[in-house]
Amino acid sequence: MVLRVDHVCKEYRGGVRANDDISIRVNAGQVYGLLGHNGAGKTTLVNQVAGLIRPTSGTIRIGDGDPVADPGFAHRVCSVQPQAQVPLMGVTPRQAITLVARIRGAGRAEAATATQRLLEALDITEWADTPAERLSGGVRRLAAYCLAAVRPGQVIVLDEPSNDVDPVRRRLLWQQVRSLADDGAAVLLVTHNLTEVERILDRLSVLAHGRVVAEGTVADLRAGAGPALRLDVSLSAGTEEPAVPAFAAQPPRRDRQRLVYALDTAEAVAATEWAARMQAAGAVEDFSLYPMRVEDIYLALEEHQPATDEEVNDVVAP
Ligand SMILES: Nc1ncnc2c1ncn2[C@@H]1O[C@H](COP(=O)(O)OP(=O)(O)OP(=O)(O)O)[C@@H](O)[C@H]1O
Repeated sequence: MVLRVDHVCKEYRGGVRANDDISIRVNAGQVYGLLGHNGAGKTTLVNQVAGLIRPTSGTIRIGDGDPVADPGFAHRVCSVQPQAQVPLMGVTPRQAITLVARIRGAGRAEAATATQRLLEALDITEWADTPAERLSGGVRRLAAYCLAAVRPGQVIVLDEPSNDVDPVRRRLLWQQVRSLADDGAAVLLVTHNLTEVERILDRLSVLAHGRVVAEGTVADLRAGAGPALRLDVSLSAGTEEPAVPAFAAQPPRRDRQRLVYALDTAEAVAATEWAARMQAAGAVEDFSLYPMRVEDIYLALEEHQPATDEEVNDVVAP
């Protein structure tokens, strides 16, 4: 076990309870996802792991070390890509990444090779020697990822590493994140890109209002989330929502003209035929049937959460 977080609470000055009794475990070789709404407490949690802020109560251990009592230890064993853009100034990505590799103990040739390998893997060699002030937001973000990944510690914290990154390079990024864990690191990944990261996660927690509201492998969360399939239907403009069809396990989730029905695998044919008939009649623009995704589980959990911290306080107040 590389990382153990036990009953961690963090209350900021002013009384905001950003983490409320959080316990998680992350092993070497795992990518552990932290999901949750804006303000759920994800960044607060990972910054405590990285020794950047102190918990109000609870314990954190990385191996046998204590990143709270000894932030210097945390800084040595954790590699962090912060949520905010890294203020790279006066250097090129290649210079900055090579320098970090050297500071972390790589020899000159090793640092140069590792830097080149990362730049190529993320397809950003074109900007490797461009002064950082002239980089686009996405390339800057990828360069910041390289700073964390070039000679990583045992624990790697990546706080929304894909913000501003284009879809093709996001795919490359997720492959790299997966290989960091495959090489033996424990990776804590904060992201809102649920569908994209689903395949690379070993376990995940969903946080809401500072608490863990779901935890496990993707398969665990799927098993606890009801019917296995989803039918996504886009209604044609002006079409009323149809009566709930017999194949649907419950009323659909609605997002403007888009309806998402939950259904059991046995209902797949009935659902597809219904949607095709609706499309032929002009009521439906397009539709797709797919296995339940982490995003569906997440949205279902969100629907059952109180909307605000005040409502949480109402719920937990005696
Ligand atoms: N330094 C601070 N002082 C006071 N409150 C803070 C501070 N930092 C964060 N908060 C509050 O703590 C709560 C959790 O914030 P945090 O940044 O950890 O959430 P998050 O899940 O990372 O959100 P996002 O997805 O928007 O980045 C929020 O209510 C936030 O406003």
